[in-house]
Formats: sequence, C-alpha cells, structure tokens
Amino acid sequence: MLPGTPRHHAPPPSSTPPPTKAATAAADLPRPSSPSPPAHRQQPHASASTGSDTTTSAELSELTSSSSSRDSIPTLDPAAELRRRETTPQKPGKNPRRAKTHKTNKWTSNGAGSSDSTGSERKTSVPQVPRHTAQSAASSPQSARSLQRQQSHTHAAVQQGRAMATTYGGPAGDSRRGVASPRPKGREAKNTFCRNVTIYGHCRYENTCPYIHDSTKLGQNENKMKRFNVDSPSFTPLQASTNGALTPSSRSAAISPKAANAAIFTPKSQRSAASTPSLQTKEPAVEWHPQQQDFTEFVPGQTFDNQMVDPNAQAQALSYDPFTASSAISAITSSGHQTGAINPYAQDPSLSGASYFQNAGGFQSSPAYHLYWPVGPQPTGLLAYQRTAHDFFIPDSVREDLQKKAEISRQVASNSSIPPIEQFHSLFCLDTSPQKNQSIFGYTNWVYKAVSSKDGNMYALRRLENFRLTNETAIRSAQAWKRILNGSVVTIHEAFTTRAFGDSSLIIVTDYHPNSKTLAEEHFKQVPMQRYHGRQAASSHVPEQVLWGYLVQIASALKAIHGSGLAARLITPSKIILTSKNRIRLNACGILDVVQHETARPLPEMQADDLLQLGRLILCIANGNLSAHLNMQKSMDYITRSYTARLKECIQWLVSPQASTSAPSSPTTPGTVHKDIDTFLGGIADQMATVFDSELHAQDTLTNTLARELESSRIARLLIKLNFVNERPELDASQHVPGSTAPTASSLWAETGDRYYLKLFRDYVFHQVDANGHPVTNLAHVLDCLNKLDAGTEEKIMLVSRDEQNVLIVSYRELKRGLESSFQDLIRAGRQSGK
Ligand SMILES: Nc1ncnc2c1ncn2[C@@H]1O[C@H](COP(=O)(O)OP(=O)(O)OP(=O)(O)O)[C@@H](O)[C@H]1O
Repeated sequence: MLPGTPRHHAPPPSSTPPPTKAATAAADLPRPSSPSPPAHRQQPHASASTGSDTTTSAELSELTSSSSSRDSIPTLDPAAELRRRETTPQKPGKNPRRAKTHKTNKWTSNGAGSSDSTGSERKTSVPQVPRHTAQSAASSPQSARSLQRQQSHTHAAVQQGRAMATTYGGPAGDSRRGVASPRPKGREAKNTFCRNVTIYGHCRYENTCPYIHDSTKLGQNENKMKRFNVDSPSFTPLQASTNGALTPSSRSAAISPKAANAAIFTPKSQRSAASTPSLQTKEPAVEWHPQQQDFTEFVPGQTFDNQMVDPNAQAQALSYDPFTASSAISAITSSGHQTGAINPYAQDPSLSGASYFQNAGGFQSSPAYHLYWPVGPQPTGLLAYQRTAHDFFIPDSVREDLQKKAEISRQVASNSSIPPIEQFHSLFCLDTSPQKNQSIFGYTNWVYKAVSSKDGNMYALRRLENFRLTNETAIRSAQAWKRILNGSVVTIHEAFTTRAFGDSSLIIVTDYHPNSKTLAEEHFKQVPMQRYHGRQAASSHVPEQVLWGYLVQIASALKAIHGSGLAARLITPSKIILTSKNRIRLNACGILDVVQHETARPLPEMQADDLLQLGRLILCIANGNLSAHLNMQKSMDYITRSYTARLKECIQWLVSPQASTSAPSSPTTPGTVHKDIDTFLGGIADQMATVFDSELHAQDTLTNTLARELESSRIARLLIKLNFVNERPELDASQHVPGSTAPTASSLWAETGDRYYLKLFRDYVFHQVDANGHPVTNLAHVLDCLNKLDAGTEEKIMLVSRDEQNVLIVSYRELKRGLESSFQDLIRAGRQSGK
C-alpha cells in the first residue's frame, strides 16, 4: 500500500469490503455480500492491501521457499483458494482468456514495489508489498530469487491491471461466460471441490471437468483443505506474486464483477448432510473459544424467510404466550443450561430465539438482532428512506423532559444555610416566589427538595413556619394519608415537627416530582403582553380536552380520598402540581387535617366541598381568571360561548348546592340526586373513557420509545464490552513488564493474537477515513457494524492494520466469538485476582 493510502475506507452502504479495481480482490477475497460502490475505485491502492495478510516470519520463509516451484500453487492459503473457487463461477475448457492467464497475477500486482524496492520498480506504480514480507524475502537466497521473480513479473502485473480495466469496461454480458477457468494441475484438481457445484448446485461439465464433484471424496484427499478462518495460516502475497505460474489468480482476475456479486448458492443437500462442506460447516471446529457455551450462533443459512415458512416454527411462534413466558423460560433455563455466575453482560441464553422455540425443527438461529424492528404504533408513517438518525433514538421532547428533570433533581445550593432535618439533607428551596401567602394554611410555608440519608431518594418537604403542635392526635392524622396511593395525589410519607430552623416548624414529607409547576404558575402567571408584528399573541384559551383531563384526574383522586374516609380540603391552583404534560396531582392533601384538626367540619360536608372546589377550579382555569367564581354569571357566560354545553353542565353541577335535581350527564332527569364523587364519576363516564383512551395511546407511544431505547442500550452494552477488551495496557505484549518472566496472558493480547482483530475492528467502525483522508463520522455505519457484530452475521469485512501493511478478512461471527471469549477471559481474570 502506498503511503497516504486511507487506512480504513468508508465502506459501501452494505459495509462490505471494497472489491475496487481488483477484480482480483472480488474473486480471491471472500465474496462481498452486496455490490460495492464505484467510489472505491477512487482508491486504487485499496486492492493492493487485500493481497497482504498477517504472516509470521516463519510462515513467510516457508511460503518463500515453496514459491520457487510452479507446483507450489497449493502453498497459497488453501482455504483462501477454496473460498475463491466457491465464489468464482468457472467453465472449464471454454476460456477465451486462458492463453493470457499465465501472465496475469493479482498477487503480483499486489505484492510488488515494497519500500525496499528500487526506483525503477516504483515507476511501475504497482502497490507496495508489506514491508516485513519484502525483508524476509531478501533474507535468504531463495527469497531473493523470489523477489527477483516478483520484479520480473511486475510488468505483467501492470498489464494485468489494464486487462482488468478492459474487463470492467467491456460490454455487460453473462458473467459466467467471462469466467476464466484454466485446467488445473492434476493434483490440484484432485484436491479441489468443483465450485460450479458450490455455486450452481451442479456442474454441467461433470464428465470432463477435472475437479471433484462428490463432496465426500474431498475429505479423503491427503491435502484436505483447511477452512479459511482467522486462525488459518496467513497468505503472503510477495512470494505468490513472484511466481508467475500462479494461474488460479489469473483465473480470478478475469472474473466479471457481476460474478463476484452473485448471491451465494447453497445446495439443498448441504443444509441437511452434515458431511457436506456447507457454508455452515466451513466454520472451524476449534476457533476462538469453543468453551463458550452460552453463545448463540447466528446461522445465516436459516434466514428469516426460512423461519417464516417453517410450519413447526410458525406453530411454536403462534402458541407462544408472552404472558406465561417467564415460567416457561425459567423451566427451559434450568433444564437446558448450566447456570453460571451472574454476569450482567453475558448473553441470556434463556432469552434467545433458540430457547423460545427449542422444539421447532430448524429454528436454531437467534433473532436478527441487527435489525431495528419497528414495534408499537407508527405515528408518522414515514418510509424507510425518509427516516433520520432521530428515528433511532428517543424523541427530543421526551429526552429533553427527562434530562431537565434529572438536572433539576441534581440541583444543590452552593452556600446553603438550610440545616439538615432528621435524615433529610441537601435541602434546596423550591419556593421562588417572593410573596409568601399565609391565607391557605394560616402559616408561612416553604417547599424544599431534600435527600433522605435512609434510602437516598429525593423528597419534597413542606415546612409550615412557627407551627405549634397543641394536640398529638393532630399530627397522627397524617398517618391515614400514607395509605392514599393514587396517581393524581402527591403521596405523603410522614409529618413531624422540628426546631432545626430555629422555630417550631411542621414538616410534611411528600414525593418529589422534579421540574413540576403549580397550575397557578401554568395558567395564571402574569406574563407581559406579547405582540408579534402588531398582532396580539395567541390567547391563553385552555382546550376543552385539557379541562376534561383535569376533571377526570381529580375525580379519580377524590374517589380514592373519599373512599378512604378523607377529604382533600384543598383543591386550588397553587396546590395542584403539573408533573408532565397534562398530568396533575393534588399536592397539599392532609395538611389542613393537621393544622385545623380541632376545627374540622363533618366529613360529608368537607367531601361535598371538594366537589365545589373542583367546579371552581375548572371554572377559573377555563376563564383564565383566579377569581372567576366570584362572578358566576359572567364566568358561565364565557363558558357557554367558549366550550361545549357538556362542560358547562358539568361545572354547573359541581358548583351548585348540595342537593341537585339531576346528575351531570342527564340534566333533564327529574328527582334529587345525592351529590357525591360516585355520582359525579357516573355522570362523566363518557369523558373518562375518552381520557382513558388517550392515556393508553400515550402509553403505547412511550412503550415504542422505550423499545427503541432498548436497542440503544444493547449497543451501549456491546460498546462497553468492546472497550473493556480493546487495548488493555496491562495485557499488551508490546509493553513489557520489567522483571516479568512468566508467560502472561499478554501473548493473547498481542498484535498477533486473537484480540488484534477486535482492535482493528474498532478502527474499522470508528476511525474510518474517506478517500481524501477526512474522518468519516457516519452514524449509520457505526450502528450497522455494531448491530452486525451483535448478531454475529456471516458477512465478512476487511480490516487493515494501522501500519497499512496487513489486511485481514474476518466475519462478524468470528469477531463476535472473539469478543465474547475475550470478555469472558477478562471476567475470569478479575475473579482470580479477587480470590
Ligand atoms: N412535591 C413536589 N415536588 C416537586 N416540586 C414541588 C412539590 N411541591 C411543590 N413543588 C414546587 O414548589 C414550588 C412552591 O410550591 P407551593 O405549593 O408553595 O406553591 P406556591 O406557588 O408557592 O403557593 P403559595 O405561595 O400560595 O404557598 C412550586 O414551584 C411547586 O412546583
């Protein structure tokens, strides 16, 4: 690779390795799963990098010595050769390019022009060979011969490049016809499974074709091919490229790009026969850490389509009852799996698709976790291409709301002189109003946010200044309020008196609802008149639906309160808080029970008064006037004009005297109706149904949002794992620990070890640069890669080392295994040190 070549190029949309100019790469490297964009042709040296691979010097010299013979074709990585054959259509005996193929060698074009090469070599503009490869080649006479041979073929490589360009630029035709397939040497053919069978399921030339067509015979050969995986011996392009006789490369060089992009064909027989070298069985039996029991494989052969048409699977899926799943899951888990130590990051085997559908034949694969699958209602109806990054995450409004709440909860006063009270510390005053209103409780009152040292939770403390407790039973009356657990009432936890403020104060401890405001602040706040270009600002008219929402919520609160033999006593705008959009809660219940204990009226009277106060509240809010109830005629006229008769009728019922002649829902019904909360609820039943329905919709939307966040948290967990593993300094072999002779785990973490792939993968995901060397910050690419890693797909990616000298082809599946086993190693190491 020439200096300045982008190390990690922005991938095509499908995140497949760029085949670029090297049809070579398209054919010899694992076949990309989707077409590569033409953009990669702007990176002429990307293909050069594909020719190199990780190679130890020992492997290198081995390859070098063997490359001196023309019969040394099999010394190329046999697994890579197998892959090449699988992905490259061929037509033995009918190859118009056959005569030329001995000249063309993709590995030559990849390998020539090392940093040690001469200037004349550089003139050929052939991509450089990895430095370490060239050096080891020159270190022995055989290697030197190889290098010489390589140089002599450099020109041929350039020719090859031109020939390839011609192929690309030529008229589109049947890609299969353009496939070069020179007859192999007898030994090679004996050892090679015909790729026509692999690709098309059969070979039309079976009678004359020299390759093996019976897969069972393949395994009997002495030179049984190894599968290509990350543990396979590396391929060194230098030696291969110096050998001009490497016809297999030539063959692949003539492959049409169409052929390279052909879909993988998996013959039916391969799905069932275990002995058949199917795509699945090509995975190494021992790779990464096979002891990983709880790792659920992603089997691409069993795609979503297969699952959907599998009647067994469908039956299982249909009979699956999510509401009884937990017991089923635990049964499955206990019977089928060894339960190990709890690992928060470990994949839960009981939640995998295989566990749910364990009896479904062929339903082995885990769900396609890499798909963002829409759940719940789709409020926007946008098409896939219209969606943006926002669609992956929580909506801005919800995020902002939650973040504000979190921020306000964390607020502390820097120079606070407010003392801690009992177990409550870090008191922060929420009462910002300069005017203190004594009329409500008869005492000046303050509201503080505080943290309890008992449970670490936040609470709101309401303090009534200079309160003198004359009767012990008064404060005990707050006990009854602890039992009121209603969504429209701020829950009371305790009440006590204190002298911590220097006076005798009554403290009522309630739930804290961050970023809430009172209905008085919401609807009656004095705001300066705003004018926009001479027009008055939009009116503060409160929509009727909001008013019905308030009515229903407070009615629900009153039902709970009255049902417990209590009365709210205080239903006024400043003592009702708005905790989120249209969500209100009664906030000062129980206080008057303590403060006015001796002067309390009979309960039915107080309960009737609650309804009256509710009627006045709605009347005032609807009129936008805190004292609207003082002029009933005028206020009701406004209601008549601005709202429906139904609302007017409801308000009238609430504010009317105790004995009414009709229920609010049936004004024409004669007779006296007892005025209580049950009658009222019956009267507004239709509105309750409407409000209930809109609440259900809101809940669905939130669940949908939560589901999306679940995806994000899955990605976050994956990233956490990756970062736990990547570049751990204490496990990096390049950083020698002085005095340490023990063969530590460092070798596992060295640049030649398994974890190296994870490091390169991190670069591939996050440190990509474009053809101009500019950083690529593509969220879709990151999500795409991480989701595929999580799913462990078979798709392969090309990882380039930081020195741009090595290229690794590795599948997400292998990366996932590597990540899982590395992380498990870490956990084990942590446990050992803890012993
Ligand atoms: N439980 C609570 N959780 C969070 N914030 C609260 C809670 N109770 C009250 N607040 C906030 O504290 C502030 C003061 O509340 P308070 O009930 O004293 O209202 P106020 O407008 O000061 O009424 P008044 O002056 O008539 O007593 C309001 O902004 C309110 O939103």
